[in-house]
This record gives sequence, C-alpha cells and structure tokens, in this order.
Amino acid sequence: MNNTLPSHVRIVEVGARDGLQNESAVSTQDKIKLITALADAGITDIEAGAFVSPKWVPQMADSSEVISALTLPNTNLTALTPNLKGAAAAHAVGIKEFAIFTAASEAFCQKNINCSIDESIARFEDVMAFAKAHNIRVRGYVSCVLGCPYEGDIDPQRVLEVSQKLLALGCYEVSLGDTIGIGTAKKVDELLDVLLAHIDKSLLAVHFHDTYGQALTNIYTALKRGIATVDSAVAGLGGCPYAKGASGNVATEDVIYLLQGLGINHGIDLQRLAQAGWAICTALNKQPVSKVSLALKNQTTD
Ligand SMILES: CC(=O)SCCNC(=O)CCNC(=O)[C@H](O)C(C)(C)COP(=O)(O)OP(=O)(O)OC[C@H]1O[C@@H](n2cnc3c(N)ncnc32)[C@H](O)[C@@H]1OP(=O)(O)O
Ligand SMILES: CC(=O)CC(=O)O
Repeated sequence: MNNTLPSHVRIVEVGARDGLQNESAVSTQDKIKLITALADAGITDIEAGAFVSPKWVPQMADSSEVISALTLPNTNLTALTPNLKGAAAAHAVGIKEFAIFTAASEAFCQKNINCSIDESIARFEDVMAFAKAHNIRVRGYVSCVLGCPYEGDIDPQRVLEVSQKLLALGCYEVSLGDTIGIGTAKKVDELLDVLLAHIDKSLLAVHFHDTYGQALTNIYTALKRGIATVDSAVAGLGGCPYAKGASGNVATEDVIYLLQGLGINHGIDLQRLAQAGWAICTALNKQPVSKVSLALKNQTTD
C-alpha cells in the first residue's frame, strides 16, 4: 500500500451548492458575496450552483443569476448539470466546467435524479457531447460510495464500475461521495484498495460528509493513499435533500488546518476563509459547524 502524502492538495469548495441546496432562505446577493469571499480567500475551484429542476431543488433556482453576477477571472466556477437542459443553461452563463452526478446505489439514484444508474449514464452522453463541442471539461460524481440511506452497504465493486463508466464517458476526474457521512477509515481503505487497482489516483477526488464526525479521518486515510483533490464546504454547510439526516460536507476550514499540520500546500488563506464562513452563517442565523472556525473566533474575542 502506497502511504505517500501528496505535496499539494486541490480543494473543490462546494458550500455554495452542496451547502446551500439544503438551506431555505438564502438571498441571491448572499450567495454572490459568499462565492466572491471564497475566491478572495484563494480558493480556485468553486461549485457555484446547480442547473437542476427548480421543482426538485428550489434553493438552486437562482444559479443563473448568481453566476452571471460573478466576475472572478482566476476562479474555476463549476455547476451541477444533470442533463442537456442543465448543461445548456450552465453554458449560457459561461460555466467552463460541468459536474455530472450519479450513484453507486440504484435506490439513491432514483430518488435523486429520477432514473436508474444506467439511464443516468445514457443521459450524460448528451451532456458530454455538448461539453466537448463547447470545450467544457466535465467532472463526475458517484454518490453513496460508502453506504446508502436506502440500500445500506455498497459493494466497492459497484463504485468501481460506475466510476469507470464516468471516466470512459470523458470525465477528467471522479469525486467519490460519502453522501450520508457514514464511512470509517477502514471502509475508505477497502474502497480505495479496489479503485486504485484499476484507476489512477490522479483521477479521483473525495467528497465526504461529516454526519458521524469521521470525515477528517477519512480524508487523511485518502491522502495517505495519494488522493490529492478534496471537496469540502465552508463552515461545514449542507446536506442532501434526498438523504434525510445527512449533515454537511466536511468543513473547508478544518481540512485546511489538517493540511497545514501535515505540511501540505493548498494556497488558501485560513483567516479569510473563516470570515467567509462566518458571514454566510450570520446570514443563515447560525454558527459554523467548523471546529477550527469556532476556535479561531474564540481566540480573537478573548
Ligand atoms: C448527492 C447530492 O447532493 S446531488 C444534488 C442534489 N440533487 C439534485 O440536485 C438533483 C435534483 N433532481 C432533479 O433536478 C431532477 O431529478 C432531474 C432534472 C435530474 C430529472 O427530473 P425529471 O423530472 O426526471 O426530468 P424530466 O426531464 O422528466 O423533466 C421534468 C420537468 O423538469 C424540467 N427540467 C428537467 N431538467 C431540468 C434542468 N436541468 N433544469 C431545469 N428544469 C429541468 C423539465 O423542463 C420539465 O419541466 P415541466 O414539468 O415544467 O415540463
Ligand atoms: C453531488 C454530491 O453532492 C455528491 C454526494 O454528496 O454524494
């Protein structure tokens, strides 16, 4: 087993999408301020919205408005595009990276995007053709890689099959979603044993929710296997509308603190990041879930 930590980790900040898709009353202006503050903190990859059905996820209905209002030349803004309609809408506001998303669980796939896993892959063929024609790169997500709220345990072999299908479609990377934050370090290692036997580590990212408080340990486990892209959400915002009880993604502030402790480069200003988290949480009338953010706040108010 390779235990070499990467020298640099790329953070994909998903708070404005994965986080805010679960919050009911966030204004378009607050979303714009959040994404701008995240970019100012040095984050280069920001998932800024989702071009999904507004009937399914009304919280993302203003994604076009949010993205049109942003001028961030050094930031790669990405968005969820489940089908051709979403892809065309994302392209219309200048998105240069799509994210397509399916699952390793049939039941979750049905609840989330209203089709089977195979049907989702077929739909994505249109999205990929559109992306290719417009020179847009595409990231793939596989949800429920460490467990499903409807099916329970998920066989790593199924995760491998779906990940390989996304890569074969032309995704430049597959992000592995522990959608309900149920995984533990042993399960991460077992999953990566299967995946890394067939897929190069540079093609994988991890996207771990923190429902059971295991996300940082799980990320550390993945880093030790050479994974160098981590999805996270400022202030630990979020959850999934189709995974009841799932809490937010691991907090970006906590991941940055972990990386700093390990001497891994990341390019992000932790203080400014924490401020961005406090600002959106003030708008949401709650505190960040990030322990690092709370600790930094206590230091400055003592
Ligand atoms: C793990 C995670 O956190 S993933 C993120 C959270 N989950 C999501 O965002 C997924 C939400 N799911 C969805 O948006 C839906 O399931 C879809 C769009 C993927 C598929 O829904 P379906 O109802 O099967 O789509 P279908 O193609 O039949 O269209 C139904 C309606 O939705 C509209 N629609 C379909 N796709 C889109 C889209 N991308 N954007 C906006 N509207 C859309 C259609 O125009 C149609 O509208 P109408 O009823 O007014 O005529
Ligand atoms: C698209 C996602 O948000 C991935 C997940 O949490 O399963």
